[in-house]
Amino acid sequence: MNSVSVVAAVIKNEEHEILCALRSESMSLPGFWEFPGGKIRCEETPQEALVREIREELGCDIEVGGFITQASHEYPNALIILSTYYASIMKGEPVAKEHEQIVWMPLHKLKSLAWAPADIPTVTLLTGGFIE
Ligand SMILES: Nc1nc2c([nH]c(=O)n2[C@H]2C[C@H](O)[C@@H](COP(=O)(O)OP(=O)(O)OP(=O)(O)O)O2)c(=O)[nH]1
Repeated sequence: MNSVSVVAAVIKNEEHEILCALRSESMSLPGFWEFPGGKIRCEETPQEALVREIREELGCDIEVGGFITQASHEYPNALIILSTYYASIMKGEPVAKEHEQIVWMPLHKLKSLAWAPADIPTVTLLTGGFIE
């Protein structure tokens, strides 16, 4: 099985809400929520990939902060290795260019969404109070 390295951003606003993105019918895993991001190209660092993906998907510029966690999940067609990082918006307002919708969610409501399986460890860490 091929393994794919993916990077995703936990973007917080001033109200401490987190930006959550719903995968659309034209994407794999439609109907699942994720942290925005995408596949890391071979010439990129995870941080560079994240800046590029967020520009493409949300049309805004971010600054990448600290690493949160890495989790692997075996989907039917690939092993996804997902690394998550904190990020803040430096320029622009996020707009759903590829996703079905994006929402700002308070931490205590994150668990009410149907997350892509690889995202569950990040959601657990964020909502367990281990990292703020
Ligand atoms: N971006 C992102 N992908 C995730 C997350 N969790 C998770 O399982 N995935 C999976 C879904 C996809 O199988 C894969 C990422 O693919 P993608 O379609 O978002 O990446 P991409 O934009 O670079 O892909 P492509 O369409 O250009 O090939 O990782 C997540 O939180 N964020």
